[in-house]
Amino acid sequence: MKLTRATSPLKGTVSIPGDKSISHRAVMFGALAEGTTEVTNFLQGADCLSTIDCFRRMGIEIENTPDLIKIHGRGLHGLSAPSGILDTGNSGTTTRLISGILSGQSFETVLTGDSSIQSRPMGRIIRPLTQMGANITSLKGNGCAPLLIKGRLLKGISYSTEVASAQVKSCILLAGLYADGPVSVTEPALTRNHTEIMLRSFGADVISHGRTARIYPSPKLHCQNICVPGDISSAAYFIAAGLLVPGSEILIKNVGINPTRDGILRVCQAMGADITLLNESFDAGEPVADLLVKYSELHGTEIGGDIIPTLIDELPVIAVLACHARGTTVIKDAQELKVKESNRLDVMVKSLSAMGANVTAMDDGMVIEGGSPLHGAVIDSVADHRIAMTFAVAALTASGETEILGADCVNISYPGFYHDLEKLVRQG
Ligand SMILES: O=C(O)C1=C[C@@H](OP(=O)(O)O)[C@@H](O)[C@H](O)C1
Ligand SMILES: C=C(OP(=O)(O)O)C(=O)O
Repeated sequence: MKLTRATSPLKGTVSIPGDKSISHRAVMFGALAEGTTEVTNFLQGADCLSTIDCFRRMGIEIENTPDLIKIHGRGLHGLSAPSGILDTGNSGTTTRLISGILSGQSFETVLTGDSSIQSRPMGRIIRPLTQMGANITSLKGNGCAPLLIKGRLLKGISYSTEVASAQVKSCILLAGLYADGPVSVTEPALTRNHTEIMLRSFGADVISHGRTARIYPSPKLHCQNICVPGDISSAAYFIAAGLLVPGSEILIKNVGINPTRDGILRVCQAMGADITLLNESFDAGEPVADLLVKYSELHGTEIGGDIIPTLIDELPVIAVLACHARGTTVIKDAQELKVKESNRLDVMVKSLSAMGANVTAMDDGMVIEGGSPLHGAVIDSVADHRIAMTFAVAALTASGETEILGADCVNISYPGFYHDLEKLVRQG
């Protein structure tokens, strides 16, 4: 994919596809509920399709049409043993959340994914699940997938997670559906709470108190109708493009603004961005709004601490904002970026530097001196969707031509991304 600098302002309206985290959970909880769960604005990205595929292979009938997904749930004990290995593709969320569910089944499963998944840390779920009495092993002994999970009745625990990870929290809470007593998870910083919100709407007994979530054993979950809010992590690319391309004004419709996900809005505001929230409402128990984004002159900021989990997937594109901001931006406490689809810290420092940015790597983040003009370069996406979309935005702000290698990986979370971006560029 080759892109060049935007020569006119970005204008128009874009509707954001469904939230990836919420789409995964809708399929999983729908499969474990009694009755048929109907989902609209489901994200048809490859990661969520991996989740559908895994549950189909465990006997769940799922009708997938462009406008509506119907999940014919079979109850908490209705899954059947898959005939072969479950393939979670490129999806960390599928791998970690499903492991919690599989730990409580009456059958055994082998679970694996692509080469990126096979190098992502699973010790963080193996440890708490083992404490709950689960039998879960990394087949290569390296703490990564493939995982062998022999399901059984689990024990209630109170667990403090080492890393702030919604995937770890959700894995433990889902295993809690199959435990003989309450299960509590306390995190070092509050992470996205979609599992808690949605499980409650399905009838589970889940309470949240600060950084602790607790689930009590539930006899059953009840089917729901879910309208998935747009994904703020996908909206992030248009927020950045609108703020950076001079004269731009874009309306981003239907964006989930759950406070455990809206860190990018808070950081943009701290950088001097002109973003207005319109039409605030609720979908699936989650706050949503339209975002009116206008070109703004930004200044640097410091990003670290409790805000990090609320913008973890947006940090690559926030780094591009920082390149164009006046002054210094410091990103710290972001070591989790090293264990995503790629080592996003390394890749960002290397690729932004290749475009002329003034970036210094730190162990847990980076320091960016804004104001060095960006120029086009050949950027390897390293098959990481967030990297490909981040550099598509950077390309709009750089002189010359930028070529993104492996650009198709955007299909993981946003299949229509280039089309939607081009529409805004053309309307300018
Ligand atoms: O729970 C989820 O849906 C997710 C949690 C985050 O991962 P971690 O929990 O590993 O931080 C995030 O990066 C991922 O895109 C989706
Ligand atoms: C990290 C991500 O997803 P996952 O962990 O589900 O692969 C992401 O979408 O940026």
